[in-house]
Amino acid sequence: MVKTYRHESLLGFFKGMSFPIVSIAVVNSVLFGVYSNALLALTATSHQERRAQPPSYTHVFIAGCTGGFLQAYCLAPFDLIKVRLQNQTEPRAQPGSPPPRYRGPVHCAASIFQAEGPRGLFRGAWALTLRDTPTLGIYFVTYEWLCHQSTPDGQNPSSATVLVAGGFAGITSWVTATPLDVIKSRMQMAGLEQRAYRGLLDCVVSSVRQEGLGVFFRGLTINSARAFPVNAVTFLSYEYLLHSWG
Ligand SMILES: C[N+](C)(C)CCCC[C@H](N)C(=O)O
Repeated sequence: MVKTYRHESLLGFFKGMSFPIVSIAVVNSVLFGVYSNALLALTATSHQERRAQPPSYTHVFIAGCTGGFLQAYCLAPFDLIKVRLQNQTEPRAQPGSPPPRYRGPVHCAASIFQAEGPRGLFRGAWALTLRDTPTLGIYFVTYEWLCHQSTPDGQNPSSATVLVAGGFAGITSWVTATPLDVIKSRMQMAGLEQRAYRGLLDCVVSSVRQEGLGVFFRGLTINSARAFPVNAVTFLSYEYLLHSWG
């Protein structure tokens, strides 16, 4: 944090922020929409009936994985641009200095498109899908399990329960997702940096060779600290919207 602040000022902390803000609504609707509908198809119970007849954790897991798989494709290009902009660490351009490689999210998307075609925008998408499919299954199972543990049978979980269960679901999911998150980000940066990977496995092997197994836990603490409030609020909004519109 200190280094980022010294080098790039407060603005450095907001790099790559505009695209995630635009895309989070789309990505979360796909995730939660596919999850709810998959659960509906698997259990044939609506959200309201589900408190009396809770779905099995296997069904919750499958529905979560399905949602995770499909949202990964919507997320991939936005995530790529976020990672590219966040890794552009030079301070804001001074008048007269050469412009940065990417002047902003739209310029970044256009440059990748021009240089590599539409497929370029999906660089690292495989690693992202592998990261998100099982870990979003874990995400919903953790949430449902924690709600079930602290709510009397047949009742709706309280807002406090939803917040805590959502927060821990986010942390569990990020803890399990971090190894592939590291690999995904490296593959998204390849093509820009000099190192080229022959594929996902090559990226895993060369990262471990150079930096040891610890490489899989890069950013774990900051990811978890961020995950608690973000996912507490996500689940509270989800439950609230389902009750008021459902
Ligand atoms: C699966 N993975 C851990 C990557 C994400 C799970 C939580 C998703 C949430 N939008 C967030 O940004 O925290």
